[in-house]
Amino acid sequence: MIYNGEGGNMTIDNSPVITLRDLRKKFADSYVLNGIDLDVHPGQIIGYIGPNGAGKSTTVKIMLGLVEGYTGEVRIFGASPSDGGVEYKKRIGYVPEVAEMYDTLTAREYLTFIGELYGLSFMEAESKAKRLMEMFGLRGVFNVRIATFSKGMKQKVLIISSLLHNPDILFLDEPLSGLDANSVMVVKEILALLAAQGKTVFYSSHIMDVVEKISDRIILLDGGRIVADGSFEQLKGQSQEGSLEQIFNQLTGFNEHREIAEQFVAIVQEV
Ligand SMILES: Nc1ncnc2c1ncn2[C@@H]1O[C@H](COP(=O)(O)OP(=O)(O)OP(=O)(O)O)[C@@H](O)[C@H]1O
Repeated sequence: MIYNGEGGNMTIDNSPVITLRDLRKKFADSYVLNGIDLDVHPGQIIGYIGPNGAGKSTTVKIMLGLVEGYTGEVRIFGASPSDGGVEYKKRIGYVPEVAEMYDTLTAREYLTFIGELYGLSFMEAESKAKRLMEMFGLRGVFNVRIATFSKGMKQKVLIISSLLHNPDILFLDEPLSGLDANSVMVVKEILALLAAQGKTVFYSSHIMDVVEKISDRIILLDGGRIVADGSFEQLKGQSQEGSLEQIFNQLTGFNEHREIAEQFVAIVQEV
């Protein structure tokens, strides 16, 4: 957001918050990312999808500075992860697919620890964490050890931890994993509200009907390349398929689900 001095109006600065140019990354001898070009603007909810092993997590981890040794250009708020600076990371929130949570801590201890890492004072982090836990129906377990939490409760703590510092970009990897239907509705609304305020959401998931509904831009990665990029309506227009699941099948050249299932079950029955 920038201040327009003369008129006194707030306007959204629409320059890209994420820029990738010819991004390539190889593990051992094979390229996992084969030249990714991308501009992401404030306020977009990007559905980042692709088959298992397509390179989605690798892209996100490069942007977070967690994976090095890539070629090409990566700019997050104009900064490059390879420069080693951490300032840009304060403006990022991340919900990983598999989280290393400190199970021995209580939710209160964990969230105040994460909040302080992001530069909040203990009091700010504690007050905010407590109220956000209440919003998710977790008031009674604020002082309980995370090790005793159900999968969905842990996921809610992770979502809160990614948002405590009010980030401008949110990277989410299967964020709804384990959440009940009511909580899913709440989180979908939260994402829409954040995007409406100019926050950018980079949403990676295999749940196609959710991606279809919440994303205003869908990026399909296959074999380390972007094979589709547009709104759901645009993708539908290009592929003449109905649902995002069908578009996904078509664009990744997959139509063997029945045969694979039959062969799988035949092997299971070999006794
Ligand atoms: N640290 C690593 N060392 C070696 N290979 C890796 C490493 N990390 C990822 N890979 C490989 O890179 C490829 C892409 O992995 P990545 O996790 O980015 O895929 P993904 O699209 O997120 O998949 P999924 O949908 O299954 O989560 C895979 O073949 C994986 O084995």
